[in-house]
Amino acid sequence: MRQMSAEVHDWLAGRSSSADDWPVEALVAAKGDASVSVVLPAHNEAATVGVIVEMIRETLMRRHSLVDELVVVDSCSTDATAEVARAAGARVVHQHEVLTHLPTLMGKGEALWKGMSATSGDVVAFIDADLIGCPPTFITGLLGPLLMNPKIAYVKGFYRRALVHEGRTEPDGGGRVTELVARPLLNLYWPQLAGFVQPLAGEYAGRREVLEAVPFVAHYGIEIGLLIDLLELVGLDALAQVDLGYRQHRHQSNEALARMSAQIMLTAFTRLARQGIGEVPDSPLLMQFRQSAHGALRDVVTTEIGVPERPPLAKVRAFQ
Ligand SMILES: O=c1ccn([C@@H]2O[C@H](COP(=O)(O)OP(=O)(O)O[C@H]3O[C@H](CO)[C@@H](O)[C@H](O)[C@H]3O)[C@@H](O)[C@H]2O)c(=O)[nH]1
Ligand SMILES: O=C(O)[C@H](O)COP(=O)(O)O
Repeated sequence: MRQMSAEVHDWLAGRSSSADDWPVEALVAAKGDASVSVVLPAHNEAATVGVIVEMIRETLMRRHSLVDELVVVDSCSTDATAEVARAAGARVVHQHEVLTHLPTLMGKGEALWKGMSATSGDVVAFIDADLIGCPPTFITGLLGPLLMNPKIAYVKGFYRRALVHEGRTEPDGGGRVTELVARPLLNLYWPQLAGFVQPLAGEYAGRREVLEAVPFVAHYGIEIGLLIDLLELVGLDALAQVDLGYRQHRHQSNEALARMSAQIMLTAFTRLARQGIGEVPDSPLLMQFRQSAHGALRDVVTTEIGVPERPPLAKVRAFQ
């Protein structure tokens, strides 16, 4: 049987760690003059964002002085996300109120890019705001390799992830897009990245100078786009992953996940096209079917799948 490549084997051994390997006291001591920003992208996350903000404020800012800046990017929410986040102690910026001279874009990647632009820490950590339970180790784990090893530029979280459906929990059933789309794509075309346990994890951190040097895909292609572009920019040895334990979040419907999958595929195809492999379809449509209220006929839902992207933030700053 063919085994994994020696490069991936060595990377897994040398660049995977556990959050417990990075005690907060050691990180505070290693941090020195560096500053750390945490950015939470949030679209309608009033139910979960407050608890995450309170934990970061209380444990990582007040008690340990590890995090210097905490920003929630309100990504066009229609619920009380902004109010809840502010009441819990975060600075809240609205996605469309940052870099207002640029045309607006929607999506998660856009929220991250705007959040990065609205902060100044030398190290930036991104944490999804829909997490159900976020212990401090989610953040200390991500910061550990960056603060303790100057060779590391970008750290991705991984975890066990459950699928909770109709009251039933499948302990390792989560990450459907990861397993059915992202992992096969990465293994086929970027086998160097095959060692990432959760390539789509929304919890990751990086050095600002590196994050500002790559483009940000506006929508859900952001995670796969960052991995591929950072591999090219800094090489595998500067990437790491940390076991954060267990993660639970709000699940999306299969219909929504299919749109996410199409964005991820298109982001990957854009990268392949840049390497001269294949072509990217122009404004493709995703046609989906919904059971109609009138029996056998199904309602058709069409969505345009676009993956607009922001240029490296450093270029925008230089232009300004
Ligand atoms: O337009 C948007 C959409 C989402 N979000 C926020 O982004 C985070 C993750 O979004 P979510 O819809 O919960 O994504 P998941 O279904 O959890 O998707 C997984 O896979 C995505 C694609 O790689 C990643 O972006 C996610 O972080 C990862 O958890 C949450 O805080 C959202 O509120 C925004 O800020 N703006
Ligand atoms: O990361 C993923 O694969 C998608 O967000 C879907 O996750 P879920 O299957 O846990 O909802």
